[in-house]
This record gives sequence, C-alpha cells and structure tokens, in this order.
Amino acid sequence: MDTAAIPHPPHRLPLLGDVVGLSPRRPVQSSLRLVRDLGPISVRRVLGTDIVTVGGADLAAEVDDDRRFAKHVGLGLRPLRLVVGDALFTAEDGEPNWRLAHDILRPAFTREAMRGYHATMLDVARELLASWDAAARAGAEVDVAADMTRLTMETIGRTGFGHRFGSFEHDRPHPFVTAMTRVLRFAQLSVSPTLVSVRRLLAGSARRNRADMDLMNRLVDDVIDARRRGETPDRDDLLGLMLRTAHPGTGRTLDPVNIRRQVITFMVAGHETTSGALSFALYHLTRHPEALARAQAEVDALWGQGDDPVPAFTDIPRLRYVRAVLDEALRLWPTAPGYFRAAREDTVLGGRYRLERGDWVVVMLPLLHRDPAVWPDPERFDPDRFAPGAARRRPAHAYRPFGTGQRACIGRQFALHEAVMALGLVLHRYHPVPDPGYDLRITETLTLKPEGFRLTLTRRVPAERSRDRVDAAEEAAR
Ligand code: HEM
Repeated sequence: MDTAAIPHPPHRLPLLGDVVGLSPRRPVQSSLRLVRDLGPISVRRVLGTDIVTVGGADLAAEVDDDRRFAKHVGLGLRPLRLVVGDALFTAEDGEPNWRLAHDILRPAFTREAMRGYHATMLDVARELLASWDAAARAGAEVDVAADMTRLTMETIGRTGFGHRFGSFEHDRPHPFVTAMTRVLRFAQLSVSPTLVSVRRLLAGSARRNRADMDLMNRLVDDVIDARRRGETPDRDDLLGLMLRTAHPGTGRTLDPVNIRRQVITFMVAGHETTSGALSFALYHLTRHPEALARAQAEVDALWGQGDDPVPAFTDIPRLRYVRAVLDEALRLWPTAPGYFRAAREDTVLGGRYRLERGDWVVVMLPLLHRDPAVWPDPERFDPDRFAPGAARRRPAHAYRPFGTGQRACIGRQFALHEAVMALGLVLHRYHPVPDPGYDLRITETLTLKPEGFRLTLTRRVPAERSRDRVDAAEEAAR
C-alpha cells in the first residue's frame, strides 16, 4: 500500500520508524497517543512495517464491508495464532476449519442457548457475591479485575465444557489461568517486531512455556476424554456440539486437535474481554455517582428490597440502564481494542488511498469510539448515549466493540447476558467505594483491563433500596 499520502507521527527515525513514544508493554495506549491527533486515518512505520490505522467512522464503514475486506490475522492476533492455530478466532477467512467450526457452534450462541446457560451463570455470580460478602465483612478490599476474571473463567468453563475450575475456592488463580496468561505473554513478546533483546531474554523461559502449554493441553484433554468416556454428563454445550455434530452441509466433523484448540480459544476469548468490561464499568460507576444511583434504582425497581433476588432469564434485557453502562464502558475502553482487515481485491479507500489485494489496516476501536464527528464530548462517560433509540441516530459502523461482519464476536450475547446479570447483582447488593487516590491505569495483554483497581464494599440494607428508588424517580421527574 502506498502510504505516502497518509499522515504519520512526527519524529520518524531512519530505519526504526515511528517508535518514539511507543511502549512495548502498552502498545495500544502508546499507539493511541501517537496517532490520535492525526485524523481518521494514519500510518506508523515500525522497523519497516507500515501499520495503517483507521479511526474514523466513514472509513470504518468501508473496511467493515465484507465484500471488499476480510478479517486479517494481524499483529495483535499472531500470538494467539501461535497457540491455537486455525481455531475460530484466529483462522484466516478462507481456512476451511473456520466455516466448519462456525456452523457447528452457532447453535450454542442463540437466545435459546442463553436460556440454558442462565442458571449456571447465576450460580457463578452468586459465588462472586459470597466471596465479596466475606471481604465486606472483613472490611478488606477486593481486586476487581482479578475477581471478575474468576467469574468469567468459571462461567465459560461450566457452561461451555461442564468443567469447574473452583475459581472462588482458592486465593490464587487456577493453574490453568496462570499458565494461559504466561503462554500468551510469551507468544506476544516472541512476535513483537521491536524486541529482539527481549526475545533473547525470553529464550530462558521457553522451557517454562512448554510446561505451561503441556499443562493447558492436559487439562483440556482430560475434560474432553472424560466426556467421551461418559464419565461426565453428555450435554448440548460447546463441547457436546463439537464432539457429536457433523456439518449439516458437508458431513465433516472437527478433528481432535482442532477441538482442543477451540476449547482453549473459548477459554481465552470467552473470559478476558468480559472480565475487563465488567471492571471498567465498575470503575466508571464509582467515578459517576449519578450514574451509579440510576443503575441501582433500576435494579432495585426490578428486584425489590430483598437481599437475595433470583433474576429470571427475562429480567436481564429489562436492565437497560445497566446494559447502557456496559455499552458505554466498552465505548471508552473496548476490551478487545481493535481488529485487522485485509483488502480482498485492489481497492481505493476513502476515495484516495490505494490498497492492493492483501494490504491490511487495523481499526483501532478506542479511536473509532471517540470519533468527534459522531460522539460529542467523546471523553465523557455518558450511558445515555445508549438510551433506547439513540443508536439509530448514529452511523452503524461508529461502534464496534464486538468486531464486524461474519467474523464478529460469536459470544456477544453470552458476554452481555453474563455481564448485565453480574453487574446488576453487584449493584443491588453493595455500595462500591474506590480508593480515592486511584488513577486509572490500563494493563494490556491480548485485552485491556484496569490495573490495580480495588474496591471496598459495604452491604446495602433493604431500606436503602427503596429510598434509592424514590430518589431516582424524583430525579427523573425533575
Ligand atoms: C465483552 C466481551 C467481549 C468482547 C468485547 C469481544 C470482542 C470480540 C471481537 C472484537 C471479536 C472480533 C475480533 C476480530 O475481528 O479479529 C471477537 C471474536 C470472537 N469472540 Fe468475542 N468478545 C467478547 C466476549 C466473548 C465471549 C464471552 C466469547 C465466547 C463465549 C467470545 C468468543 C469469540 C470468538 C470465538 C470469536 C471469533 C469469531 C469468529 O471469527 O468467527 N467472545 N470478539
């Protein structure tokens, strides 16, 4: 792609390129700082590779078009590709296993399927509440991102594969989570273009990386074998579908190595992003007491004064403001911060930038979600941007936290059902009190999460619930 006409950051260095200000530990945030003032499209050159970033809604609408562009397994996804190959998330568009797995697994993500997961999601959310109750009694802080990761890991393990990690039974993360985090970090550093010296340093941990991979594969194989041998109940969950279903058109089935890779993919894709979304949502609510009060009024109105509501499946879509809080949290800090798109044929973007077939760009979501042409006062946290009907007044491609087209997130409904219920229950039960000295820091692995964000929780009492409800109703009437 000829990038000469595309704006790039100042201070381009010979050979190295646009690396001044780039941080290997926080590539997304440091890239954002470099390109945010350059307009809807920009380019960074890093060691000879041109990284073209799209951050404007009009250009995003073009690259989101599945007829002109396809998913590209680019820089950010290569680490995961090293680990899980052509599984659903990391398959290139044309790879046969993508269509096969997509069609086999689709029934596991319908609204009806969510109904089947609801009770398990609720059980796990209750385990989070029990653990936070204990912290509240002891006056101890909770580490929000760590506990949300327990919640989402446990949820995908139980609903997807019938496996209990026992995440809330131990103080330390499950060994699978520790191994997975290290494997992804290792893969990330080993594909990073700037880090030859770090790669050398990493060679020392190659053995540990192999041990981590073995641990993950063993656990997954044990879960699969137990199901095959009938030692665990047969169910229509993700694993059941993969083991039993043939493709309706071709009759092909997924081979055992691919099933293992899909399980690991779902473990990774199915928990980090949702956990980050919940953590950011709580962070924003603690900074915006008026939004917190409205969200609490909404759950109180639905679930009443009692301490232990039992949410029905149909309650969850009724929590519209809680959902708007999550939507807005994902606008400001989309936990999967971007996606890569490659031209299917030679094409011209925005009427002036020529791309040859195979040339790729990255849609950087924190930029797209702040496009000033679409989002007034873009840095302000305002869940009302997602009030009923508001989305219809915006261009469709201005908000894409779950990706786009046929490669958009298959787990979107799953994530939202799980997250709205968990956040609703937390808000119904506690006053979340942040450390007043906390400034948002964001940690980057494959995804974004608030770092070091802790809360002290106090239990709400029934009388407060009705008072909140009246206050919010009064406020709404004013
Ligand atoms: C808030 C939570 C989530 C966010 C923000 C999110 C975001 C995304 C995004 C942006 C993509 C597209 C990536 C690309 O084009 O390269 C994607 C794909 C995917 N997501 Fe999610 N995701 C979330 C939750 C989940 C959950 C809970 C699951 C599984 C239960 C899941 C499974 C997947 C899979 C398998 C794909 C690949 C789909 C395909 O290419 O066919 N995600 N997700």
